[in-house]
Amino acid sequence: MNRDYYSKLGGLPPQTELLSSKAVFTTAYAVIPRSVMTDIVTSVLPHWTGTRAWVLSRPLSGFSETFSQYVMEVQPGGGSDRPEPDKRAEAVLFVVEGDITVELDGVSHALRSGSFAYLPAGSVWRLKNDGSSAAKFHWIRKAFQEVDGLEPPPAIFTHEDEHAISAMPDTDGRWGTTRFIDPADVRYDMHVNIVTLEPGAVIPFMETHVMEHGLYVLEGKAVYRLNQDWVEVEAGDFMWLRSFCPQACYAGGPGRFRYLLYKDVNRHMTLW
Ligand SMILES: NC(=O)N[C@H](N)C(=O)O
Repeated sequence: MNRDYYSKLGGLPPQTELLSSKAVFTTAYAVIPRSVMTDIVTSVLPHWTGTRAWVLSRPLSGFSETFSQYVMEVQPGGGSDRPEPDKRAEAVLFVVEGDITVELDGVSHALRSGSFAYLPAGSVWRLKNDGSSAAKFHWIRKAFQEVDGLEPPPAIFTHEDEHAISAMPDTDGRWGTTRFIDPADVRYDMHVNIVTLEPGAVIPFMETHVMEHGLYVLEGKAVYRLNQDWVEVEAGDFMWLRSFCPQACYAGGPGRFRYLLYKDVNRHMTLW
């Protein structure tokens, strides 16, 4: 195996080099930097064609983690007629590159970079890349927690351009959140938002809460506080935060720092 072979696979370093990497896995959080999302760590999934996936998070311990998150890369002509094998799984899709078509209950929806889709558990959907270049999207899956007396939540198809950024209180708009799902709508048990910090803005206290997070950096760079550590992150990096992992950050500039944020919401805690 020579260097060209590895560079085709996505750039494993030659044996004469030792890469220092910021990948971290702890009991409270994990950091998967974009530099380690190479071709050799992809998965292929049943009933998907022309597609590979980077699995960024999954339930590990069997009781406390709520979600899995994949980056899906679909080549032109690729996709799936049977994307989701688990009827309990609801999904959020968020497109970061290229165009895809999602068909839900016989209706086609064109999604482009910045498009968001919420697909209720048990829905019948298909996905195709009809374009001429590869498409990339996040696929965040969670087992929906039904509530007696509540209607199941409807599907949502929207785009980030259709939502204003809501400023967090007392921040002069320097820290804001784009919400695709109304936080007061308790039918939904997961949110995927975009958090935006202007250059130099901060999350000024150690947020510590039961909601778990998947956090994918869309733009810019920052120093993120995770439990007792400060970690430098930039566009393309992923962080997984377990429930109660203390968190804060400084946005480094020169541009905005933006990330896609998963959180589980609006449900009682299971009592053992
Ligand atoms: N780390 C974060 O951005 N957390 C959010 N403020 C949140 O939990 O909504």
